[in-house]
Amino acid sequence: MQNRLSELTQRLRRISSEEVDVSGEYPSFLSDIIHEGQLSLGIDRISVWLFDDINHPVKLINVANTDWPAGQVPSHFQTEDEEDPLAFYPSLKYTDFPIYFSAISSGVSIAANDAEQDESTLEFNGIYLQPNGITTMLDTVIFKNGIPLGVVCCEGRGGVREWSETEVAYAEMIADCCSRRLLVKELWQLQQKLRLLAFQDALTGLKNRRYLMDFTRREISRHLRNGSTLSAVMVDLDHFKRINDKYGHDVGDVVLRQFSECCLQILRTEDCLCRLGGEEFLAVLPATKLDDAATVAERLRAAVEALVIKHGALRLQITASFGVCEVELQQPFSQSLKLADNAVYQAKRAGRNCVVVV
Ligand SMILES: Nc1nc2c(ncn2[C@@H]2O[C@H](COP(=O)(O)OP(=O)(O)OP(=O)(O)O)[C@@H](O)[C@H]2O)c(=O)[nH]1
Repeated sequence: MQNRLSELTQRLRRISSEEVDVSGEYPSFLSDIIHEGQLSLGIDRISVWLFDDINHPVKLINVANTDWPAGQVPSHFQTEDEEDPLAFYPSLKYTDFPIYFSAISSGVSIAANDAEQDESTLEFNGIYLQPNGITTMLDTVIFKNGIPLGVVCCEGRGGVREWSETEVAYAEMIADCCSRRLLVKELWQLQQKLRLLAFQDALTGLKNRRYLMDFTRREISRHLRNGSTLSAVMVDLDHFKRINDKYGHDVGDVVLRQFSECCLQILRTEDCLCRLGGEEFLAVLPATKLDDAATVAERLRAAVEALVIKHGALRLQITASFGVCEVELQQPFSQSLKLADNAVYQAKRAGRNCVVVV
């Protein structure tokens, strides 16, 4: 039996160490582990449940289940809710199953040979066991930093089952493999956040210069391929130094943020507005001819002029100068930046609050 366990454990460890796509929902990236466990234990189903809040659990949410179609989320659980993507997943409330929650929270595995009689699972009688046809359960805790994060439930439907120590040890291994996979998912999510931050201007939330360079590289090659025009609008706030000097840097920051929001409302989602630095911004407009870019710039200018910046009781109005150019697809992008910068310089010389097209 010991040999059999080490063989099965080895298989499970190998499977769970394989690289999987963790960008999707829970069922997809836990699927291989629980299906392997189901097969090895010869059990009817395995489900994975996670606490909604690791420190103050109120609910256990069923995030994966071998009953669901091959690692997919059943369609009636799917939600567009970004705040709570698990809103429609099945869940169990602490208040309905206090004994079971306490048992799981203590971190000890539950081998309920007869689930209807075992003291840790008997409160499932009527509500969970019979509707799901479950008669025997082997539940092992998923840990994170030594704290219970959730539980792997191995559930049998064919009557009472005597769980051996070997099977308990194997089920604990399934929980450990899930724990590791969940950690990989967490690291991936952190990496995504860092990537976003690396391309974002911290003050305004707009894209930064690093993103702009990446974006323009891709857009230039796309526009070269399909022969369309890429345009750029550079914007520089007028007499911004006076605002900082008169009201302070904090108010200057508020101005930069409200100005950015105002511009974003005018631009299309496929346009890229980035903060080059200080009070200087650049909008890159894909598939836009110079005339049309000039119209967009004029629309932006008018919107900025009409914008009333609100900060407490303070009401402020600003203007900006605009330089518009067509991006030279055959030249390095720095050339187009120089062109746009030169146009802004001309707008400043022409009295500010105007658009110059070059
Ligand atoms: N509040 C705030 N101010 C900034 C930030 N970055 C740059 N500035 C300020 O922006 C001002 C830019 O001043 P100038 O380059 O003289 O330009 P300006 O006053 O807008 O004058 P013109 O462009 O000629 O109309 C300086 O006072 C900078 O300190 C920032 O992140 N927050």
